[in-house]
Amino acid sequence: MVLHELGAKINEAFRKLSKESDIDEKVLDAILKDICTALLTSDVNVMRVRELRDNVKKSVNIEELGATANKKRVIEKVVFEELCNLVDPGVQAWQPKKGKFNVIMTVGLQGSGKTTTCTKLASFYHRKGWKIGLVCADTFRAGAFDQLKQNATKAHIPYYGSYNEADPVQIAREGVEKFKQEKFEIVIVDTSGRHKQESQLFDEMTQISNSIDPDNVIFVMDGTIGQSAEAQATAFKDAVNVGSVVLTKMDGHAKGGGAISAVAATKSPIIFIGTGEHVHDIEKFSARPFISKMLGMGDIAGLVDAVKDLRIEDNKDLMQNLSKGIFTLKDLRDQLEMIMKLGSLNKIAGMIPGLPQDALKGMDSEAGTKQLKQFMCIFDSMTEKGK
Ligand SMILES: Nc1nc2c(ncn2[C@@H]2O[C@H](COP(=O)(O)OP(=O)(O)OP(=O)(O)O)[C@@H](O)[C@H]2O)c(=O)[nH]1
Repeated sequence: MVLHELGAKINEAFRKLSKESDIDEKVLDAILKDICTALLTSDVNVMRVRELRDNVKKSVNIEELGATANKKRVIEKVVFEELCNLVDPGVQAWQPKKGKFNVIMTVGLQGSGKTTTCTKLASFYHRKGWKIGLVCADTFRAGAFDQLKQNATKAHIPYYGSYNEADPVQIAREGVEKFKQEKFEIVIVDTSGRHKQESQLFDEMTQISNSIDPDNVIFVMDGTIGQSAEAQATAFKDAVNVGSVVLTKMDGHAKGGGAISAVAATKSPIIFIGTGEHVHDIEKFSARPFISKMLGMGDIAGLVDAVKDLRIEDNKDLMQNLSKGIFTLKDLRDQLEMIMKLGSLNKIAGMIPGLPQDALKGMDSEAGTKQLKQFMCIFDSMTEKGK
């Protein structure tokens, strides 16, 4: 799970509180020291950590609380709120609008995960019932169009790109126009990256942005870059009108706290985090459920949302069988396929409240997924042979 180690360390600090018979200023300072050390180890910016510490100290007045108050609960609640503030810039995230043609453009450094994220986002909105298309305006990296084409085909998403046209502005314009004419609801334009923040990249981004006039510019940032996240996010925000952020490669990365907290400081909300290379390895981001999951408190609303996306009711055969009390081997296969669409077992487990952190740590979700895939292959080969 994302930042699992950080969550475990904060929980450990909370556990120490439970062992204290009398919580005084000294105990509070010791707990805060543990929490701040954990945040710094996860690469959270030192200024943000200091702010968090000062805010908790301001909000919790041990002497005023009196002897009868549940001081542990008060401290936990204040720390929880401050952790939420750390990752929440307090800005409403952009949402696509129904009945309108919504244009999204992605920007970011080379290898940050833009192309992968474009398909993940397209697949996410596709599952929610939006008519969505992808445009590859990356003419800088050879093979970029092939990569997008391959990903889009796998995810059943219509795409546009060109092997001949060298001008990314032209391709972006043509792609957006094509999907607009075809009455699509959302189009996502993938742009090229460079290995560092340089004027050529920013010029190209500005030209594309001016040409297609996106409703939302998404900055895709590699979540493993730690403390340098703030400078990078600010540079992109200053160059184009970045509206939101997607952090990639957050799959269990211990240093992810840097990107998460630094991005919030740039006042662009994180809307999704990438948690793997697979198309379904993307999680909607909002501060409270994220912190709640990190601390092992689960995210029931997120779990309900993910199950809703599976559209179980669309599988007419399964629904009919279930209503008659029949459950065939094919029904089992269909159900397992649906479970796999929810993402890794770790991700699902993280949404269940109260699951011990250790249980998540021991879970080999790769092996579990492999076994499910093997079962489906065996089943498919059996049915192909008419057995
Ligand atoms: N583990 C993990 N890997 C990811 C994630 N997102 C992307 N990647 C991997 O990161 C690598 C780079 O991803 P791309 O999507 O090609 O990056 P890009 O930003 O489009 O690259 P350029 O087009 O060269 O700028 C690929 O190997 C992806 O599979 C993620 O959330 N987790």
